[in-house]
Amino acid sequence: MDSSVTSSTELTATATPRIPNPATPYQGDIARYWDGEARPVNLRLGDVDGLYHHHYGIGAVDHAALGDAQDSESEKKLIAELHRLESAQAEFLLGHLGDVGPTDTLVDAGCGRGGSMVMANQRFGAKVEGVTLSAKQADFANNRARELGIDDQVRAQVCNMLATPFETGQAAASWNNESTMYVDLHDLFAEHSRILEVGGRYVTITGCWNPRYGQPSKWVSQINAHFECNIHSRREYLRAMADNRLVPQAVIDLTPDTLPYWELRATSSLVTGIEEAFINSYKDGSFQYVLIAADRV
Ligand SMILES: C[S@@+](CC[C@H](N)C(=O)[O-])C[C@H]1O[C@@H](n2cnc3c(N)ncnc32)[C@H](O)[C@@H]1O
Ligand SMILES: CC(C)=CCC/C(C)=C/COP(=O)(O)OP(=O)(O)O
Ligand SMILES: [Mg+2]
Repeated sequence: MDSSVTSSTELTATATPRIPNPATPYQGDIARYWDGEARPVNLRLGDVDGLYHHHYGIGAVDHAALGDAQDSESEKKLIAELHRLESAQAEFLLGHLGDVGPTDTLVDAGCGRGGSMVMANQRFGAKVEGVTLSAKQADFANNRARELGIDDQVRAQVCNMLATPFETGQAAASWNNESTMYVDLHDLFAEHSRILEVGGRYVTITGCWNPRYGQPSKWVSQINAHFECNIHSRREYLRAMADNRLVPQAVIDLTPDTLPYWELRATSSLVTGIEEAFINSYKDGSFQYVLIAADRV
């Protein structure tokens, strides 16, 4: 037997399974990506109040909160303001989940470090189940829940959102916050439709390419390459929902509301290099930031 083959097999068999059975090689890549992610723009914003987000912000910039003076406090104020806008985005999503009560179960598909899950629990008192491909993110979210004393109500699991362990009809509401661009939308909405009770609510906030532009622009392609994702068109969302018993109740174009966040972020020391692609694609109309809320019928 070729010894190089033997040693490579042994290594695989004995290594700690950081990515338990990814459904596809792509999902293995995405799990590794998020296991290794530690960008200051995410950690330093999360440190402001312990809510760690991996999504972007909406709403007007509070220039009074930023202050005029360029001093040692300026960067701190800028970080707090960017974080406030990201939390405002999550509140806006949660505000479209409908009538949720403490006896309900909610599902966060692609939960990241769990900031939206904590906010949902604080807002509704409901049980919140999250799934992510990344073991590091799930550990992080579960540690935060433990620190907050809500680990009996908020839990993250390492799991593929296209094949979750949840029971049919178990969820009163479910959402994707900037996590739909990693999966096939028909497969995704089939799974949400399965786990949602009839009359339940599904909400996503996402970036999508605009069919009116024609095809994905070079900026959209740049965002895909930057995050190893695959941004869908607005048309694909509506079609895949219709095919899976999800009837849109609201489609809100948040593009004008997210631009101030990006323009502020572009002035910060925490820039990552992707700011120009978001700003240019939002401005040339090729890319849109949208909320879609749908009823499971
Ligand atoms: C941009 S982050 C968003 C995190 C979170 N929703 C938030 O708003 O902070 C994308 C997330 O999607 C997750 N994800 C991507 N593909 C997934 C899949 N097939 N199953 C579960 N999670 C997935 C990643 O692990 C990551 O947590
Ligand atoms: C709207 C689109 C297309 C989103 C792509 C998904 C994504 C990576 C979101 C933000 O994550 P992050 O908070 O980790 O990114 P960043 O480090 O840029 O803040
Ligand atoms: Mg971020």
